[in-house]
Amino acid sequence: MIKAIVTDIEGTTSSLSFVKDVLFPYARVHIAEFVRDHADDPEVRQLLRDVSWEAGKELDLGQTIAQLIEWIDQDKKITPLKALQGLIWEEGYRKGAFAGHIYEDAERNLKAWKACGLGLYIYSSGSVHAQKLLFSHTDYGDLTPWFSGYFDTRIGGKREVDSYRRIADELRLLPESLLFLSDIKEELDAARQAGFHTVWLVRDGKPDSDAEHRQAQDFDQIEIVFSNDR
Ligand SMILES: CSCCC(=O)C(=O)COP(=O)(O)O
Ligand SMILES: [Mg+2]
Repeated sequence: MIKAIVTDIEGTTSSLSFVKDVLFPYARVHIAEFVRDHADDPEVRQLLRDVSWEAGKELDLGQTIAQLIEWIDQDKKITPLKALQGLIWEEGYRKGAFAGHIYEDAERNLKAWKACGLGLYIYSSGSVHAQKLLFSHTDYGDLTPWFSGYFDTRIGGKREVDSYRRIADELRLLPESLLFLSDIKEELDAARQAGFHTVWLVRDGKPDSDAEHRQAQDFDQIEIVFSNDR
């Protein structure tokens, strides 16, 4: 049945606390300096224009920085913010300020699933650049060779059904041969409406007996029904 797995990061492969207490504060502390230092780099210049566009009004540099900090505080999944965060985290990983957190059960099962021939993909609100940084700087080493592709909010929001349809189209796989893993019910609802199989990671809580999605407290509890023709 299942040919490939698409997984979320925060709360799924990696701890909520790593993202909320390490990555986000690091970006918040460094964003003003980063934006001022790189405002003339073509990539950053375009992202700053995109911030104005998302805000719906022309912003000067100071207003842009204030807007970005407000979005960080509200945990907004706005594409130019996520792209800028990735660029800032790059420096943090390079300096050894932190390593990408991956749960041990996630590392072990992703490795096993890859060895069984399953395709592995990431879908996170963090930019593709940020995703690759996280998986290439883990305590287990560089895990990026296990992944065949990455998706971020450029394909659409994680609570939108069309995003999952687009992912299936890009992978040239039927939705019913794809399994989506996440800790967020609304993301799982959207994936399931697109035809994906779903597993809800409930790492900190008790499984909910009324939930419509299969649930797992860690990756060891995820059962995969393999396709014969992969
Ligand atoms: C790529 S790690 C940072 C994750 C992030 O920025 C974020 O907003 C969490 O999003 P997710 O979709 O992984 O829950
Ligand atoms: Mg998540």
